Amino acid sequence: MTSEKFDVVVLGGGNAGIGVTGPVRRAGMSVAMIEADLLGGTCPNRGCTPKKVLVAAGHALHEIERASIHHIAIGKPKLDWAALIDREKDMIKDIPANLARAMAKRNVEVIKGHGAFTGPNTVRVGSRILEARQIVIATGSKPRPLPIPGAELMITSDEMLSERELPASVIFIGGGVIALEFGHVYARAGADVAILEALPQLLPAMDADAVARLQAESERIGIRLRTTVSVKRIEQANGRLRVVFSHDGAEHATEADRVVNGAGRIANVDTLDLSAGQVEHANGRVAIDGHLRSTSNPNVYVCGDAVPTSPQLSPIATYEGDIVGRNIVERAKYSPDYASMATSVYTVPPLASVGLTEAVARQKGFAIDVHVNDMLDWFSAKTYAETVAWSKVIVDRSTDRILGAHFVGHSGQELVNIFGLAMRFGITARQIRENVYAYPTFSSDIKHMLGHG
Ligand SMILES: Cc1cc2nc3c(=O)[nH]c(=O)nc-3n(C[C@H](O)[C@H](O)[C@H](O)COP(=O)(O)OP(=O)(O)OC[C@H]3O[C@@H](n4cnc5c(N)ncnc54)[C@H](O)[C@@H]3O)c2cc1C
Ligand SMILES: NC(=O)c1ccc[n+]([C@@H]2O[C@H](COP(=O)([O-])OP(=O)(O)OC[C@H]3O[C@@H](n4cnc5c(N)ncnc54)[C@H](O)[C@@H]3O)[C@@H](O)[C@H]2O)c1
Repeated sequence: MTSEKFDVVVLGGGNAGIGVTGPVRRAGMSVAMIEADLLGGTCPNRGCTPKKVLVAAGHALHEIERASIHHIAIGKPKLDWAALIDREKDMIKDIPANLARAMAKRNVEVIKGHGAFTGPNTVRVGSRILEARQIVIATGSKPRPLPIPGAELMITSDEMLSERELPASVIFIGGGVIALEFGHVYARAGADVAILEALPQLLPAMDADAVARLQAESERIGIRLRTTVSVKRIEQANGRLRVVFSHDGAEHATEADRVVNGAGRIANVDTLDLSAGQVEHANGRVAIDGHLRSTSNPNVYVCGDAVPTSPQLSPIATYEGDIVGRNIVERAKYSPDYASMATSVYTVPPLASVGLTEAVARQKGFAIDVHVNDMLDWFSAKTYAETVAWSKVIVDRSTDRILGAHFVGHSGQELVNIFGLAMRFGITARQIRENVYAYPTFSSDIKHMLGHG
């Protein structure tokens, strides 16, 4: 069989894969992108974008809940879940076709199908063999399989974004981002929600004090939370599902209509025949160097959720894709820097975070000033009748640089980007305080969040 030759073949057409195409096409390289499913991948089709449509409805319910504080009389709201899912699907339906047009304009050949290595420089897709000087693995992630009896009874975020009937009750296994985001929407929509987390803290990578605030708010809206649990099995129980788990040395069981896998996502690389590509890997993790390049095959790069060591976030996938593209053009010159990458957990209200947690800053031995503010009594929080308004900003005492910033409520999902910008470009705490902010805005509270230096 004769092979078709390209400079670059990209496996996967999500944020990461698309991110690769910019630099390599600008350099005039020929590019084929193999996509097994919907162009755009997880974020626009099954992740960030459709999820945010549901979160926006949760936000509206939260506003309605507090309407009486503004002296607005309102009846009990009724959410038409099927119509909300239809709205969500309608909002995203054109994205793959729009991206196909964008890729065509960029002269990227998009090939539909599942790609896998057949050699160190070759990939098979359907009956075609593509030979490339560089191959990029941008195949994303998939839910972590749980090795427990009854695991096949769980649904994933894909189903939660598609089922037109709101379940009366849901149990999330894992207390991470997916459980909290969907849990908040479901609880506000009237479902009974329980979250079972294996570790002592929900959202284990986040600042412990911020998580405690979010935990209190989650419990306030009726979510039942258990940490330090060991889930033993899932079984059918009179048309419902029962989750059996141990906690504090005793066995417990809880039942619901749906059980959701919220136990993390793993790199989606197990069907790529990595060995044929001479790509070193172990336990589903591709071994990479600091330039996102395979340690065993210098013609293979990895980016996005398929990278086993970086946060699985959409802007990071795009950023890594761009770095890989530039490394292909300029020969392994660039390395990612994740220090100032902001992220937000879109609960209602959200938890937003950038940089180090206080615990990690202390572990690393920084001399720090920690500015913690419960802002519920501040004018801005009272104006909007916030239910939680909290911030923690960590400043390096020796340089006056921001090391980390964490928020719950108070438009933290927007403020966090200001702190990310400051971290990236070395803007000091004093300079942030000295800036003049539009008033009254949540941003104008930033200078007070930083103390008065
Ligand atoms: C429910 C949910 C909500 C999320 N919300 C957010 C959020 O609010 N903010 C945020 O920053 N991040 C969010 N994320 C994470 C974000 O979606 C991912 O980090 C991002 O989409 C990863 O991009 P990627 O290109 O690496 O992978 P993907 O977007 O998953 O793309 C990989 C592509 O590769 C294709 N593919 C896989 N194997 C093959 C193969 N062998 N051959 C050909 N094609 C293949 C897949 O079909 C897929 O289209 C969310 C994720 C989920 C699941
Ligand atoms: N807003 C966002 O940026 C956003 C939203 C959704 C998803 N995502 C991305 O998608 C990825 C997957 O989300 P997720 O929430 O599934 O993962 P996660 O990594 O956020 O959380 C998984 C949680 O499950 C726990 N866990 C693992 N195994 C368990 C078990 N057997 N029993 C009980 N608990 C267990 C972990 O300790 C962890 O707290 C995340 O890495 C996240 O980056 C991002």
